[in-house]
Amino acid sequence: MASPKTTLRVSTLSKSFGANTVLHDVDLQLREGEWLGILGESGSGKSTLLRILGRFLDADQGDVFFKEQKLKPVSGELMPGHDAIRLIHQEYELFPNQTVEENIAYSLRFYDADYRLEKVAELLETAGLHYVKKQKAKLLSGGEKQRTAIAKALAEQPDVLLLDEPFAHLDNHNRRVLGDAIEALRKQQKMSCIFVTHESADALAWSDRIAVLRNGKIIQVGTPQEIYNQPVDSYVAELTGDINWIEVGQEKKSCFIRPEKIKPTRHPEKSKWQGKVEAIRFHGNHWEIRCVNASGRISFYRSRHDLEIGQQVHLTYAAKDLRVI
Ligand SMILES: Nc1ncnc2c1ncn2[C@@H]1O[C@H](COP(=O)(O)OP(=O)(O)OP(=O)(O)O)[C@@H](O)[C@H]1O
Repeated sequence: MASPKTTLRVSTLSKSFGANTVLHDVDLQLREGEWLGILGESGSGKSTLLRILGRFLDADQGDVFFKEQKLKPVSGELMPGHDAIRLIHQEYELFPNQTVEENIAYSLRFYDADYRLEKVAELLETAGLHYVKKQKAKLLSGGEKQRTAIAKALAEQPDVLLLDEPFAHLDNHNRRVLGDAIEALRKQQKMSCIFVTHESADALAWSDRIAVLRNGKIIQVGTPQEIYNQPVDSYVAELTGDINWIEVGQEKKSCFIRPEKIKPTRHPEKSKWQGKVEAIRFHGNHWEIRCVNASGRISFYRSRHDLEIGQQVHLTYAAKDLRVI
């Protein structure tokens, strides 16, 4: 099978601000049609990387290739950016006094009126913005602004969309609406996207692949399942979800296991860990049960509340779900 084509590629990219080295030797490839999530904590260099990819900032070392063409440096140019690559900042860049439909139509100003009207209507529909199409951008909610900015960018039909924290500051409902809109727009228009986020749930849900950035270094790239189930180290394991540390075997090897892989059992002979229920927390779609014994603590999830604080429990898990790092 032919390997997928690369849209955007960076090799050995480094960037410092004074003595602060923000990106170290970053290698990354964005495949055609792919959604790549860059997951990292605040200050890990995500926005800096996105600005370099969008041609708003020059790297100190390394190159950016768009469809295997090396991008020219930005410095000294009047117009930063790139025609085929659209970066959407956290601040959205909308015209505040223009309506939603005027903002989107602006990106289509060089097309004839019929096409423009048709395309604006299509984007309003897909991005779920019909009900606010006559609203001035400055009066929109955060989620509506974000969707308008994405629809506006997509009207230009870029090859690559770069999104800086698209889900930041959105409540659960708006996250879902934005996610659905992105998914619908993605189906409609074949393009590649890099989005940065510090929320592992967003990276896991919306990426084809995830690159984990820590202190300016890419420490793992993989599918969401690989990143979640086979993290390269405890940092990635803890960044992407809850974990329990367990010592196993004679040599007390330190392993981790996700809480959803642990179950209580009524059969003591199957028990791999036993202890007392210390806390029960309700999380809406599951209960988190935290247990304690002399050697430590273990948390696991339960769909129903059938255990009591202080109750002795036997816990079991499959050996294949233990991970040694
Ligand atoms: N123009 C600049 N001049 C000096 N330092 C900068 C500049 N831009 C970014 N930095 C520094 O680079 C580091 C990485 O910043 P960056 O914005 O890329 O991180 P981030 O991962 O996007 O963080 P966040 O999630 O908080 O937005 C930070 O220490 C920041 O202070």
